[in-house]
Amino acid sequence: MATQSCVSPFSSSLRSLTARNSMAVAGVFSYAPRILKPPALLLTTRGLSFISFSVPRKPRRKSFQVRSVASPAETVAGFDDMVSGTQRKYYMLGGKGGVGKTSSAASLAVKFANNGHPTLVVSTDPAHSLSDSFAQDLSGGTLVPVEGPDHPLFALEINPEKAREEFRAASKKNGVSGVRDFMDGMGLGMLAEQLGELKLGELLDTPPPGLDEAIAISKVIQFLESQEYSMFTRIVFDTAPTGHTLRLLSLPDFLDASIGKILKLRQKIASATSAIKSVFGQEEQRQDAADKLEKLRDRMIKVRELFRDTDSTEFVIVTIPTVMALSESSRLSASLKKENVPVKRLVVNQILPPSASDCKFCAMRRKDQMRALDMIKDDPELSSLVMIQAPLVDVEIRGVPALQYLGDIIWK
Ligand SMILES: Nc1ncnc2c1ncn2[C@@H]1O[C@H](COP(=O)(O)OP(=O)(O)OP(=O)(O)O)[C@@H](O)[C@H]1O
Repeated sequence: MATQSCVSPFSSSLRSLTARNSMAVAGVFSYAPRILKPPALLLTTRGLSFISFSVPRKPRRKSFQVRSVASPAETVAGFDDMVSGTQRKYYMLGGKGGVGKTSSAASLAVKFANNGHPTLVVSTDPAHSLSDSFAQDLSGGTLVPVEGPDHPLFALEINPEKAREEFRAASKKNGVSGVRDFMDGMGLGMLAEQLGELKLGELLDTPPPGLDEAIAISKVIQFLESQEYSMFTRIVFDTAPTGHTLRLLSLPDFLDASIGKILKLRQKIASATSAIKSVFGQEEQRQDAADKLEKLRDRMIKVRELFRDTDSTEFVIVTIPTVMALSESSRLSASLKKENVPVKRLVVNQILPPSASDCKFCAMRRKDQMRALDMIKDDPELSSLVMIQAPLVDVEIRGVPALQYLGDIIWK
């Protein structure tokens, strides 16, 4: 029967892996309890499996020290290159909707944590799926510890909708001072101080375009400065589908330009009215505000540089082997290069493994996929990237052990 002949090798290898490690199965089937007692009965996509479990849960380590991180001398082009060094590195995973960005980002974050890096995985996609992917509730817009990896792994789902609501509520309740409080919390307080005078309150009913990204970027600013985030040596971003990501990346430039304009405007006003202002003793205050604004601009420049810093940042494009997805990936790669964002790797996810059976559907799909994969070597954008091929596995990727399994396939 066709349904039986479509079985790929992955479920059996995942199951043999899980038979060796009970925790793996507990995560794949997210409704299973965290610690399964042997024997357990599991409902799989192809019926019931009877698996006995023997490996107890590993005790959680208390130390946050980076353990098995490769030294820079061992640097090579694969995962060793990504994991080496204890200086902070940022990985941004992006691509078309549904290709496996979240699964790839989450699996990379788990692998970093299991290799000794205190890791943070951040979702800037308004439609978060980190919680679904980890099978844990990670919502709330704050750092949430992820249960399972050997070393600390935290998740942060930035919720732009909620933040925008808070933004509106704050403005209605408290006017400009409320907005200032809100923006202070977002690390944008200095900007609010300046914009407050420009009647920002009136703009709040129609939030300015790019506010989502402003919120996401302000979190990045916090990463750079706040003590709370200083422990993380790897930060993985699960970004929103392509368009959003590009806006996010160009936002620091946009803000830099806007702040530059405000500063110039203020300077003009200040010089024209300095005589009057000095009479009222406000000149010093004004200068102080201008200094603060300069500082904010410097921060934005820092963020912009960070996104373009080949030593600390890499954008990984995730795609699937279809003509449509690869065409979009090619455009994304071109835009990123134009923005001078470092791109090295292309993950081609969900590749059908060769079918050992006579499943015609599988054979046709795979032939199509191979044709699409062939496009890559002739594509002026994609051909220069290191291609990582990841198979379509026949179980749903949910929970830390499943992500660990996927991570070991993708990130080698
Ligand atoms: N290699 C794979 N094998 C099997 N299933 C996969 C694989 N990669 C991803 N999936 C599944 O595909 C679905 C979509 O994956 P994921 O949520 O990671 O994509 P996404 O690009 O982040 O989607 P979105 O743009 O909607 O956020 C999920 O159900 C995930 O478990």
